[in-house]
Amino acid sequence: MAAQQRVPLIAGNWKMNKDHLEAVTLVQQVAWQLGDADHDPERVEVAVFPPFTDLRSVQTLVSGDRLDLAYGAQDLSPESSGAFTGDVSGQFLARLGCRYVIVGHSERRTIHGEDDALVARKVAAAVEHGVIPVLCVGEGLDVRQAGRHVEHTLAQLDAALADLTVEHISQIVVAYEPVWAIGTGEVASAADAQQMCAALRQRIEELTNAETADTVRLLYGGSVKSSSAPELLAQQDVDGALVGGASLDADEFVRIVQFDTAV
Ligand SMILES: O=C(CO)COP(=O)(O)O
Repeated sequence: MAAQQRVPLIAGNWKMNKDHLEAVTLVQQVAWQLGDADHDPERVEVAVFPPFTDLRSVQTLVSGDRLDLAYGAQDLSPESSGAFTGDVSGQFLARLGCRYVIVGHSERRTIHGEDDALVARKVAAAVEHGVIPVLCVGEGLDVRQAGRHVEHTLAQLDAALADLTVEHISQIVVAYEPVWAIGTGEVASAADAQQMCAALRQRIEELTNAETADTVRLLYGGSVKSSSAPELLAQQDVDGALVGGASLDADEFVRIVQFDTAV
């Protein structure tokens, strides 16, 4: 299957920004802009990842106004329910209509000490509850400078997918987010993004089969802007973007969604 047959996914990770009132405004602005741009959801899928406290408001808007907008959470518990103060179950996310959940973002790995084993349990929990994990992998600057970025990123992938069946792997999304490019304004080159996404797809093929590897969407994340999106997304193995800062501005986010119409 050629890359064009994988519907690209443009995903906005709001991180810890926008309270539930601000979320309503931003979702409406994104929806209006998509409408003005004659957005075709079969051409590009759009998803937003607000903080947990916004999800109910976003669900109400999306379902009430039948918006062509998917949404998801930024994290989940590896457990389904019980005495886990402060955690949020994938079951609850599924009930709120979350299609996706981000797992293993570098900010979780670094700030909250999440290791590969915990990330693997979270990926499995998401799949179990029918929420698609957007698994984040990627190297830090030291690893890239040492030339071990591919090896490092593939090891993160291996660990996260270790306990999944082929059928489960076929349902996930993987985001390559080099840590040195996140929030720094320093975007990876299109060639770097393509090299890593091709390596990730190759490894997924080794873990599953060619058909599954052709189906899985691979995103790039790290300082994506409307100016860099067209070239990044033109790469054969880059099937979308996980956008941080630029997703907080509806105009800029929708310009990224229109990456293939840019002149
Ligand atoms: O971490 C990111 C998305 O998950 C990328 O963030 P920025 O786009 O702000 O660099």
